[in-house]
Amino acid sequence: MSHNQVPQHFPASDVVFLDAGNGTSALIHLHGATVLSWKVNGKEMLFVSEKSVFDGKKAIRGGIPIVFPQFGPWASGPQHGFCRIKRWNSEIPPTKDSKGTVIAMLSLQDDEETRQMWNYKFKVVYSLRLQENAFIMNLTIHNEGMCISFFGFSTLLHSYIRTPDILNTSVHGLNGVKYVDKVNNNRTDVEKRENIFMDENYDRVYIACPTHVDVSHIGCGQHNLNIKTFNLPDIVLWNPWTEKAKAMSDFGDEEYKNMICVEGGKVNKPVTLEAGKQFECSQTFTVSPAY
Ligand SMILES: O=P(O)(O)OC[C@H]1O[C@H](O)[C@H](O)[C@@H](O)[C@@H]1O
Repeated sequence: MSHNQVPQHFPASDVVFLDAGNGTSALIHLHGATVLSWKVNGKEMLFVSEKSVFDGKKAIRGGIPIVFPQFGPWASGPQHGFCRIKRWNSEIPPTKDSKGTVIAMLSLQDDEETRQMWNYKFKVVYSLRLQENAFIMNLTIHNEGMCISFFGFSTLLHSYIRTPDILNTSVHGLNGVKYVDKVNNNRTDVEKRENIFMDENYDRVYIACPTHVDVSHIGCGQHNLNIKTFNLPDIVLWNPWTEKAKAMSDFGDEEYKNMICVEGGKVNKPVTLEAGKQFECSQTFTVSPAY
């Protein structure tokens, strides 16, 4: 497999493939409902590590894993919750509507294993819509409990964006936003840059962000990405850089140069959801030519 290419050789029963024609497609693995690939006119926009493990147990290293019901470490279960390591159901197979949008729906419900960690009845519905130059990911979390009146959770779409050169890719739209710097003792500060370039280990949670941010020179470097969020007010920027890359068994030592995580989430203030209610959030990716 050549560098940074998404492995395509999965059993058909393990993946959902959305094909909008003209080389525009999305590939989702049922393990974690992890989006593995989003191509626009044949150009890959997402990063998946060459060392990612596809054993149906470990979270996939790259693409767009779903974080739920916990962002970060957790006493009750694995880091970032269990959604990214459970097998999801394909609820509605990919279908093209009259406008050419390809739609698919996946879902995950509580089972004995999830209730051992987190004793609640829930259903998460993930609906995906693929268009010519846009990809819409919509998550709806249902509290299906009867007796216990509410549960609390955090959630996030842990998007690994592909870049040919991290030093030439920047995030725009977070100037003036407060952030927590996780690699500096959770120090808080306010972003003062129009364009955020990464040149070291980054792990920052930006709080209460604008609903649009842009990421420059993604894919092969010829596209910019606009991320529009709904009910995902926080954005995590992450790149492990050299030392942390070396410490991860499922990530190549040099791969930090080819990815940037821009993760829309609801993590700073967890959601409290009453029985019978639902919480909806989404992110929309749109690409345009880089200039
Ligand atoms: O290694 P993982 O569990 O997939 O987590 C990868 C990263 O996810 C987020 O970006 C967190 O903010 C980081 O602290 C974490 O290192």
